[in-house]
Amino acid sequence: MKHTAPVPAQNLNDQAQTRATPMIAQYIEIKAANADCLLFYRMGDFYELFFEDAQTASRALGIMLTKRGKHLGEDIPMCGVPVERANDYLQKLIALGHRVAVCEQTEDPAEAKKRGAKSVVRRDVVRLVTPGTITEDALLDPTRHNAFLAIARLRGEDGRWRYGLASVDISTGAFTVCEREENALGAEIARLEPREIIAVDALCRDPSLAAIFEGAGAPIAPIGRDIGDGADAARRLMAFYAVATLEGFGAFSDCELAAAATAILYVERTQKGQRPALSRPTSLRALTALEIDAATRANLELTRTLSGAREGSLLSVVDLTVTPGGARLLAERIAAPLTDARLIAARLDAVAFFVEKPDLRGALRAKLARAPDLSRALSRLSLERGGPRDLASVGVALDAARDIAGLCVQLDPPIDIAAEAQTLSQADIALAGEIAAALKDSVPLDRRNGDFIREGRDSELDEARRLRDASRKVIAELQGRYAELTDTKLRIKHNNFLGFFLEVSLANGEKLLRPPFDATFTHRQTMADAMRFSTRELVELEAKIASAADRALARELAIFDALVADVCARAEDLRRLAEAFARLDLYGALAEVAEKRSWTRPMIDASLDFEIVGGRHPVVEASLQSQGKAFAANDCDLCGTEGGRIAVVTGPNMAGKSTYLRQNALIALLAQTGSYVPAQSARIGVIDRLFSRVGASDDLARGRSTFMVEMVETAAILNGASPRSLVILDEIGRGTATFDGLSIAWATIEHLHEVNRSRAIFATHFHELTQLAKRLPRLVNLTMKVTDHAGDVVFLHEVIKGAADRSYGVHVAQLAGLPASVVARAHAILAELEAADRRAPVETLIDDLPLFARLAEASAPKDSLRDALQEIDPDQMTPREALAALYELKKKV
Ligand SMILES: Nc1ncnc2c1ncn2[C@@H]1O[C@H](COP(=O)(O)OP(=O)(O)OP(=O)(O)O)[C@@H](O)[C@H]1O
Repeated sequence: MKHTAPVPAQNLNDQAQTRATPMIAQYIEIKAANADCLLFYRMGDFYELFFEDAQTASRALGIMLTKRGKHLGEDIPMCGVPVERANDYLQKLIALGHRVAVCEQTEDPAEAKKRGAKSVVRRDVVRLVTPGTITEDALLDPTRHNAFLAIARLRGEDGRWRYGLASVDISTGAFTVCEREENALGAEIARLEPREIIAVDALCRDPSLAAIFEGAGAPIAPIGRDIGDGADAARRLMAFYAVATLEGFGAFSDCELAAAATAILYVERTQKGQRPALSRPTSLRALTALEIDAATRANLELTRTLSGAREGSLLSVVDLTVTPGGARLLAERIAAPLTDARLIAARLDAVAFFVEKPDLRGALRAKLARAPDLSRALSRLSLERGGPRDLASVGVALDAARDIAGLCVQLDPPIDIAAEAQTLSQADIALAGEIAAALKDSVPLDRRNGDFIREGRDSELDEARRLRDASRKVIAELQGRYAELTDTKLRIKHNNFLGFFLEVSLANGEKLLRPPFDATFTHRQTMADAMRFSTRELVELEAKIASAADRALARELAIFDALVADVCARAEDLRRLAEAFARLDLYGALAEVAEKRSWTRPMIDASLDFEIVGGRHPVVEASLQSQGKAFAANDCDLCGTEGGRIAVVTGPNMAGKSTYLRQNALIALLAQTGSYVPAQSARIGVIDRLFSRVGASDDLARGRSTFMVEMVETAAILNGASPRSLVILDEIGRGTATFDGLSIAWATIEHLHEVNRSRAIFATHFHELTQLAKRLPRLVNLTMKVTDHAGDVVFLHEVIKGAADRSYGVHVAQLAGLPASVVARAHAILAELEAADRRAPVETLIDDLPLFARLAEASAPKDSLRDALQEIDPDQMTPREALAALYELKKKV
């Protein structure tokens, strides 16, 4: 959790008015109101930071710390960043988890002067820049959503806490809400990957949630007060959307409403009166997603590898999208695969359409690749942060929409694609025309300096520009005239301080100071090697140019604002276009992957089957392919009656067990995302939860050892998996003593088989576990094929039925370069241990141990006290006997 250290503002505040300079007093007051942010205080062309903020920022940004004046007898530390480059610095600070309050001058310094020589220019915070609320392209990753998450908590009727989660991406306008119980909170936060979490103080500080918040890896921003009751929350939403009722928004639970209102509060607080074009909140209840807990999500490296990189994740292999919106949608869908077979089939139909029509797909992708990031441009425009390029983007997108709609309807598309085409065909071409007629072909990013409106669009603008340019020409002519007149070398230059001026050498300057030239030329400045003069003509021209330029800029901005208002009035329609682009891009990209990597369409049904033929690991295969190596495809059949099968995979180290486990989980996940899968064929009964326990890593930050992490994750699986779940377990129990580990692994398999009945794959080095197949009917033993030719071991990566006879661990150790003496010694010890094992094999255990079910009954706690009480018949006892019985009972306790 990162909080910006506050300036000692509170204690300074009282004395501020009397002792501080007026400017520092103003600073302290504004800082006190934004204590949890670094304050960027605008002074001319710089944002300055003072006191502790200056120290923090100079360290974080590597910029020089200086000082400015004194406060209470101490130097005031200061550092500054130029306004022009503020975005670069903001990016760094945001990435470090800081929040920044941007404080601008809200009046002209000349106005302030009118109030008195010592009065300070009015300033106000116009925006809080925080990790979860940024909108600038320079600060954003185009392929990732950038959402903040507001969490609210209410007690349900059953007395249990319910959590409302509202995820808002201001940069695209996406707004979703959902409700979860505490045990699903971590998984949901992991799915949403927020850049910032917002909640009331009490929730942020709740120790029972500390681990969840820490696991989220996003800074937490506490908001001081509660959002109020349901009516308050509803009122806040209605006010934001300017509606009189929420009826049209769909049904929300109280929790969802509270979370949504908290999110709106945060938007208002950070955007300071600017209203982003947020879509209406949608509840995710209707769309049930495959549950994947945070550990599984991380272990399977869905959107990021365990080390945090995108490269090497499932997403990096699947993502062939050509638009940022498509890339964001793909990441979102991979993070939340569906559980409704019909919806999955509809998505697959759309992908199939583009698989079957490669020409259309190519044409579509070429057009999409040129379409701009409409949602982000739109959001900046709605926040008055947009520039001419954002406006141009809207025009280009509108044109592209019609084109793409035309492409799609040609060839009898499936329902989903037809719907997208219908949306796109309604693009407002008139608006596109207006934008194209107004903007130059090439426009600047920023509107500040003008020069983006086409000539001929506005006569007043053209006139002002003509005047400005004509005066500039006159100045160029003046230079020649003055040079001739004085017979000296001179140049006309411009700066903000003097405006236009003449510059001559010192010697020539002396000449101009004397008659007759001093009547025309007024001395302004003497430099080390030059003198500067102005003339009446220059001053007049300066004023003319400035006023013409001002007028031109004002006209340009007025035209821009009018167009932006038109765009914002159509924000809803434009957002729908952006979403249609993203979905079409997604389907096209998934079709591209399917063809490029020879993936097939999976069959998803309501059964509890799981049958993969020729499955491959998408990421390992891609990496082997790039090295010119082939991936060995493998089948996986977990279909069973009265529960799923458990495949126990044994085999040497490095033979491909982990790869096999993960590939089957990833195939299931891709299938339910609505993607083709890396297999010859795949038939999967919809999976409701995906559990995994793969790869062990310490979680020292949370005070858990490797083994503890492993056990916590295993406990979650055994307590939560159902026959609809898919469970992937890799080497349970390896982090402890052999017998403890074996016993835990053994009991875990029995529990999965008897109680959870899930489809499961279990990789292990405990070969003893293969004996369980004798007793558990739905357990199959699989092993990795190895050829051992004259001591030369070759891993074929092929999964076959059966059990491995040995681990080849010592062999792998040798490959890894352990000293020969250690390898030889290990061989000798291994031979001894194997001989001992043959004398007392674990197989005998299988016959001696009672069955799991009977064991469960037998292990119910005995209650001798209850038995003794049962035997007592008070009606038949004398008082003395009763007293004796009481003593007896007490003794038993
Ligand atoms: N089906 C396959 N086809 C080709 N190469 C494979 C295949 N499966 C795995 N490999 C290669 O073998 C390497 C080791 O695989 P993996 O990590 O799955 O082995 P493992 O049996 O789990 O090993 P350990 O028991 O040591 O954890 C992989 O990095 C990959 O390069």
